[in-house]
Amino acid sequence: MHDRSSYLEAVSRLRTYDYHYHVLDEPLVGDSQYDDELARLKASEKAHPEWLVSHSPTQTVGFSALAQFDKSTHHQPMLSLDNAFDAASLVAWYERGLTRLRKDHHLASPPRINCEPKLDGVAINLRYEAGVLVQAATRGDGSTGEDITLNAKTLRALPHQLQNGPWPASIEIRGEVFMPRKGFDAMNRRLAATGLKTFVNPRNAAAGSLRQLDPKVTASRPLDLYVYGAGAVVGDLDAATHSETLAQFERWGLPVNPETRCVDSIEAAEAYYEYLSRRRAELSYEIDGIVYKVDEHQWQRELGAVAKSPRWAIARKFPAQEAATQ
Ligand SMILES: Cc1c[n+]2nc(N)[nH]c2nc1OC(C)C
Repeated sequence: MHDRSSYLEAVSRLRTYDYHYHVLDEPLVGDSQYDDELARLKASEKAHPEWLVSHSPTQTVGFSALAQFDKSTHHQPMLSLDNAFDAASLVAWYERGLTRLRKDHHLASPPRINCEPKLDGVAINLRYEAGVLVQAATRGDGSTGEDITLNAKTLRALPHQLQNGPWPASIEIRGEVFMPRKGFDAMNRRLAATGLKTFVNPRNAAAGSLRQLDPKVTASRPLDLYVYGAGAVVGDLDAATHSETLAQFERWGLPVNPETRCVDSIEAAEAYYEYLSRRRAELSYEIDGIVYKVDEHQWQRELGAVAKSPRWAIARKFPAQEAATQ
């Protein structure tokens, strides 16, 4: 660098590289070019200490993100799912629910089960008021997430205005943002071709892309969305079952996964598992399982959520004793 102004230009250029790399997660240059330019900057500052400015990248330790997302509190907490890793556990889950319901009801027919692919993406909470998308947030800790409304609005699958009313005055709609395999591979090829860091898997790519501080970067990423349930509803969601709710979502213009099925027995639910595990490799997106839900809202309400168990009490269990003498 032969004069101070070209030194100051280099400082500004490196700070721009830093912002794109650390904040936008969208590097502008490869690591080797960045290292060369930083080395030249250090050499200039050594040769001309009187040029040094405090905002030079050589003077800043680490890199704090310039801005954060606002926080957004869900009007109804976003629950997480218990896992079943084999058929017996799935049947046990269903039997437990049947036993509980049979305590207070004569069940004319067993509760129907809605079966959905569990997408390997990022959960999102959408809030529509008077049919207009007013907020989108990540799951966060289940109660409070990050407000990523501007980023969510770049999702081509997401309507900003619901169609075919009526709809409740306010409704939270939950779904999964994901990156289809083909889009993921193409994006990684582009990043690798410019010597930039690639993503390990579509889930990380979806999370990183949805949580960009610059919505333009999110818009450039091949993200997609399926919705799968409702949170807080103000007004009337006239649907007695989950499958009716999903049909309603589709009528309103929201994307619902076409592999969703409602079945009449736990055996049919198990058959669905076999069916989808065979189809898994053909799907254009990654799934990490199936979500089974009791379909009738009345039974969902009665079964409730175990998360409501008291936080202030705990049972410390003795190891199971050897089965009593038969
Ligand atoms: C956490 C979650 C994830 N998923 N994914 C689907 N398809 N449905 C679904 N439901 C969830 O939670 C509700 C059962 C509350």
